[in-house]
Amino acid sequence: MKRGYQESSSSGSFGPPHSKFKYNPEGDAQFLEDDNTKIFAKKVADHYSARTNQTLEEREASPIIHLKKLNNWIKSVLIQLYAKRGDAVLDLACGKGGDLIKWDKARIGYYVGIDIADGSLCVVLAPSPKKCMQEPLVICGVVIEDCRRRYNGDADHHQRRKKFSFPARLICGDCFEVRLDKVLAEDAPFDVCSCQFAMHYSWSTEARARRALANVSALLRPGGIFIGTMPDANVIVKKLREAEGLQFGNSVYWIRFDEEFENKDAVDCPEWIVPFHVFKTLAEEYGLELVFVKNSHVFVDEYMKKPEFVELMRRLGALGDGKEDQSTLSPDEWEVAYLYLAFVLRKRGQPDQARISSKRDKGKMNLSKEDIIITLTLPVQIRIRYFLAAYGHADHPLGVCVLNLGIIGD
Ligand SMILES: C[S@@+](CC[C@H](N)C(=O)[O-])C[C@H]1O[C@@H](n2cnc3c(N)ncnc32)[C@H](O)[C@@H]1O
Repeated sequence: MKRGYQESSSSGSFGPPHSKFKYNPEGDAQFLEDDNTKIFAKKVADHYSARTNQTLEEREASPIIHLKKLNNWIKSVLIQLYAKRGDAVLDLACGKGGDLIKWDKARIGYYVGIDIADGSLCVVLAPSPKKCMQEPLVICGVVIEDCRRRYNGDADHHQRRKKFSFPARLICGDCFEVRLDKVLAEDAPFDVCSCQFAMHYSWSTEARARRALANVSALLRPGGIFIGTMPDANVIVKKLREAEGLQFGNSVYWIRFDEEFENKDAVDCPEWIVPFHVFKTLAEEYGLELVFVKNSHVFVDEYMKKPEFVELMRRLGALGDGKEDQSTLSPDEWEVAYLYLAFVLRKRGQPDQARISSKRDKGKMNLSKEDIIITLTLPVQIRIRYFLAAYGHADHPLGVCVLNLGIIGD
């Protein structure tokens, strides 16, 4: 499945495939293993890295500004419902740190953010030293670097703000591939894990989906909460069935299915999306029990019955400010909201009251570029060493190597 938003600043259409499934005759969804997984993960990273920062004016002029505000409201509600003062938070696929303010408002005590797209890195890797000049694999981007600058309160495209009240760590890596329980052994356990608008990127293979859930489960304390948002497979498949061809959308989005989806009526219909019932069953295997799942429309309906969240909606402005600003989501934006769901899972077990939440001495109140931890998967590490050997740098510790390579990447 490919999808896109029509935004002047975006790099155009993009389409990292979501999960790929076949339904067997019993109607159970099964993963299809895909050799291109690494390429897809890189495409995702490249896509987010390539997106340019917007000024406040550009952001406000976006045709989906109200949708963005609505999504921020949904994330804020989830955070306000489940994060408590002093909590240690793990933000998987944290992006440019768009949720930092929300976590600050919840007065959390510690924050670890991880994202695959890293701007401090510009590494040229090659499949072999020989091929390094012909087939470079470039890992570069701006996402984590933006997050670092935002956390530090540096002037960014929005505004300079006061410092955040919690220490933080940032990690660049593929959180659906790397064993985070090893990387974060000294930071765990976390009280809350969040994965906003990104969990579906883990569903390209069963191994990655399992790694994602194993990471969440291993790092959450018993009773800890996992909150997230992702595309709603039920809605997308329903829309595909109603569509004339393999593509549907409106003035602000489109979704296109690949040719192999052509025979829509067949039981044997591969999907690039996450069937939630499979997600739920898999999560249970990792001791994560469903608290709720709600389509965004239902979510808005329910939480707009609570005065505190109505007030939050007014402040965020998704539906205007209720006074002079009467602007609100267009019907087309509201239709896009319908394509997403919000979920909450809880790690099985009783919280151990006596246990100190987590060791926060790893976090800092100001992060330098060198503080960003880079976690690379084994094949990439091997390729870096291979590359370095060819240039006589084999003895360097990996971190230094990566920085050196950054110069080559420039
Ligand atoms: C739609 S953005 C959401 C960012 C942020 N969670 C938010 O809600 O603003 C998706 C993010 O997922 C990140 N991402 C995708 N695949 C990832 C992976 N395998 N590991 C870590 N981050 C990933 C992208 O780099 C991007 O920043």
